[in-house]
Amino acid sequence: MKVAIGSTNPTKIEAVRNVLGGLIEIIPIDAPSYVSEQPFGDEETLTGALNRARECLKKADVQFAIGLEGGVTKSDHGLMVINWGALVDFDGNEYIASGARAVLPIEVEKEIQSGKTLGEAMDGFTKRKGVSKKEGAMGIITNGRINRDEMFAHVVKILVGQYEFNKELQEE
Ligand SMILES: O=P(O)(O)OP(=O)(O)OP(=O)(O)OC[C@H]1O[C@@H](n2cnc3c(O)ncnc32)[C@H](O)[C@@H]1O
Ligand SMILES: [Mg+2]
Repeated sequence: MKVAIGSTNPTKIEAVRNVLGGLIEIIPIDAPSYVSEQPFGDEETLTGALNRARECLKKADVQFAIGLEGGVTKSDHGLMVINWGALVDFDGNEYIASGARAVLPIEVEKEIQSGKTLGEAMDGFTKRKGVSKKEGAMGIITNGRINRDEMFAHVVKILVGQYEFNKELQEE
């Protein structure tokens, strides 16, 4: 069985690999999200995830494709990091799931308000490079208890679980 993941970000590939295991061929595709580089709000972030998954199915002969997208959203408690995922299968069924969310530090919020992406703001905040490809914002603000790949693995489990559940219903 072959599946595609619509990104080459190691945290997203790792999440799919961890959930699906070694027997399945996982094809990373640098799929466009057709949303802003920094998605704002649930709708735009979810749309990015869906677009990535749909694009993968056009490019690769796979059983299903997964799109994962990170974003930020306003809340009464401050700007939050949010995450969405989508799974689109060969038959055209689409499943969606959101991931964990948490309030970002005020310094990071200010940088994003001045036009930076969350990735850039996290690098500035930590004085490091490539946080978005490593533990991610979630890893930094949870003291490493939930890193970005683990957070995405949870989203992938919700997606693949729904796909399996629906397949079983159809086979009954
Ligand atoms: O190669 P892709 O798949 O695009 O990986 P990405 O890290 O850019 O991830 P997204 O496009 O899904 O995220 C949109 C923007 O938000 C940033 N971002 C999202 N979640 C993040 C996180 O947990 N830590 C750091 N940056 C994050 C990211 O760097 C982008 O600028
Ligand atoms: Mg990106």
